[in-house]
Amino acid sequence: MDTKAIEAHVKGILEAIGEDPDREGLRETPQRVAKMLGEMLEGIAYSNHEIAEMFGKTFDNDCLPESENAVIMRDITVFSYCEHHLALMYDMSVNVAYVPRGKVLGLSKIARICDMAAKRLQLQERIGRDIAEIISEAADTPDVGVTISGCHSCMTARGIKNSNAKTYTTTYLGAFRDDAALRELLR
Ligand SMILES: Nc1nc2c(ncn2[C@@H]2O[C@H](COP(=O)(O)OP(=O)(O)OP(=O)(O)O)[C@@H](O)[C@H]2O)c(=O)[nH]1
Ligand SMILES: [Zn+2]
Repeated sequence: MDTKAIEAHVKGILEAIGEDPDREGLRETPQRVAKMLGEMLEGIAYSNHEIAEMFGKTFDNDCLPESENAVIMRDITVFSYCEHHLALMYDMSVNVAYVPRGKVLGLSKIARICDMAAKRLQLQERIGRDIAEIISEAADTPDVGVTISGCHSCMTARGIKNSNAKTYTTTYLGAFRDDAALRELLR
């Protein structure tokens, strides 16, 4: 990310909205925003493949017989940013399930993968697809399901201003596509 360019553009936006970028409260705002964007959009710097490699810590699966068990993590909280308005997606909760083959993923890595995939300019649907793809590669299994619920501030705080609307999306890969019992794990 080009921090200096972000700072210059933020200063320009402050001027364009009629603010004085040199007043005391705003003087350091361009630097703060550049730092904040670096943190909130960190995932743009990495491909799904790179995230799978970064968080691909696995252990031999000598406990779960192949195709008979699943690992489920529920209520993983993330924030994201809609690519249409650069508006915050908030109150987001991700559920992930996968059927391990030869290995199981380190548990914290599941939450790290969700966090990093969300830290991009996104669509909620694409966050689900990205998480499913990364988990599939990192755990080396074709069977992954992801469900996400989230509020979009571009719908709640502006525009239609529907403050209660929550969006639910599902992404099913492999056996999750036609196995109702597996999909039930994500309800
Ligand atoms: N499918 C999908 N749409 C999204 C997401 N986030 C925002 N959007 C939608 O993107 C659309 C952009 O529509 P536009 O008509 O180009 O923008 P707009 O004039 O600001 O639209 P309004 O929000 O209806 O005022 C809106 O319907 C948003 O609700 C998302 O994660 N997934
Ligand atoms: Zn939006």
